[in-house]
Amino acid sequence: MIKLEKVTKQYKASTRPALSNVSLEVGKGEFAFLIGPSGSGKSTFFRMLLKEDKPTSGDIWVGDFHVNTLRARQVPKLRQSIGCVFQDFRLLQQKSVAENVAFALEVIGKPANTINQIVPDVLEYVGLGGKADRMPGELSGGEMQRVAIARAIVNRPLVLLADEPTGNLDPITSQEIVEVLDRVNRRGTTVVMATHDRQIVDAMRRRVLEFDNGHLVRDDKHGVYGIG
Ligand SMILES: Nc1ncnc2c1ncn2[C@@H]1O[C@H](COP(=O)(O)OP(=O)(O)OP(=O)(O)O)[C@@H](O)[C@H]1O
Repeated sequence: MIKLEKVTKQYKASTRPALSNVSLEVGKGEFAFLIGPSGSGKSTFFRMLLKEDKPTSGDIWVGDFHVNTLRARQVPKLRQSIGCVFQDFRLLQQKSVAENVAFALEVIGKPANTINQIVPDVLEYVGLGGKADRMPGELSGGEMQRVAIARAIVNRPLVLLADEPTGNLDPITSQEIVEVLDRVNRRGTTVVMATHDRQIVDAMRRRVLEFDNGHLVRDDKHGVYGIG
């Protein structure tokens, strides 16, 4: 589903590559944690998958998209097949819970009657049944992240990228959010989650990809966060 072959990203402003000769594959339906210290290349990896930035060398595939040779007019299609969740939720503050999720479908031209059918289902799925009319300011952090996940999956993407989705949440809420991501994964969506949360990685025992200084230094099938 995701494949990198000898990908290097050298930013002009930087002395060392943000990604250095990285080759990896994440299969359809896999759940992988992406770990590594700050600045090790995790966000750069996500940006490459979304074609928000291009590699200096190497090849990238997401599903059937050969990302690095993709034409500009196909980039929206690539991005529609990748759901994204972030540490800071990024909800539209002036829209209700349901409107935030609906908006993701409106921008890709889904008809109103389809939207009205799908949105309540996906809210129920992430545990927000009954909260459709709340505004983001009336939600807890965990609830905001559930809205963000609903918005990211409502279009049934092939891949869900989560960049430190529990970074602003307490341990119990973090665990609940990971359970939602796990459920999304079990439904067939490939999930890659960048995290610094040792507890979660150790509890889940899923694939662990570790970056250090732009290098892929570890790839464990049922990994833990690491020693020390
Ligand atoms: N636009 C840019 N221009 C120059 N250097 C950059 C740019 N973006 C990232 N870098 C550098 O690339 C390296 C990797 O950064 P990246 O943001 O991918 O790390 P990260 O693992 O996501 O870190 P964090 O855990 O803090 O989010 C860092 O040395 C960073 O300074």
